[in-house]
Amino acid sequence: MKWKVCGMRDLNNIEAVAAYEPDYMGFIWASKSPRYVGQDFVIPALPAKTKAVGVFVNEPTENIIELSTKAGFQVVQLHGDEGQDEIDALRAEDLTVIKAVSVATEEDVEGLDLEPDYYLFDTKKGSQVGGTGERFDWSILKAYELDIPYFLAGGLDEASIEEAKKLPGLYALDFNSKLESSPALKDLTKVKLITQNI
Ligand SMILES: O=C(O)c1ccccc1N[C@@H]1O[C@H](COP(=O)(O)O)[C@@H](O)[C@H]1O
Repeated sequence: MKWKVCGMRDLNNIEAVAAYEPDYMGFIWASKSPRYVGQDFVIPALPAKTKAVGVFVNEPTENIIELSTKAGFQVVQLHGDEGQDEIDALRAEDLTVIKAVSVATEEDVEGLDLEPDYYLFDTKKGSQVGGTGERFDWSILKAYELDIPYFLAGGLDEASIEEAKKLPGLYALDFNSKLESSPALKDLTKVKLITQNI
């Protein structure tokens, strides 16, 4: 099972988490997030196995493309109202695209017709986008039939792994706020527990 740690910022914490070699590490460029890295952030060297992910909410595509070179990420996670045109433009630049979908009911997953590289299913909570720290009803995904693999997100921690692994179509687990001692700082004891259970 692939796994991702998201919402990183502190350089010492990045280095310490990177030592566990997650498959993906996420950095948030959404100014309203408590995990926002800031416009000038440059991602430090990561293990060869770990892909850097830039996380955005309705950011203009040209800004994402420019940042991908300046900050150093190859994967983009889109949490806003982005559509197929944005996805195609990013993929044309050799970026891998993860499209987040906020989920509360079966209707949120039925009839998905975008073609990103991956979906990411996250918890729908009012107007909040990402980082809710809350699980949604995973039984909604038991009928998932699309060929597009997905990341599961929303309040995941080490205790979520066993149950999540049973879901069809699951590609990766995405850990964020439930690992934190404060915004953007991940607790290494929890990270280690993930590596032992993933
Ligand atoms: O974490 C944030 O602050 C955030 C802000 C804007 C977009 C995405 C964000 N985080 C992503 O949200 C999911 C779920 O996080 P959580 O486990 O519920 O805290 C995850 O994919 C993060 O990458």
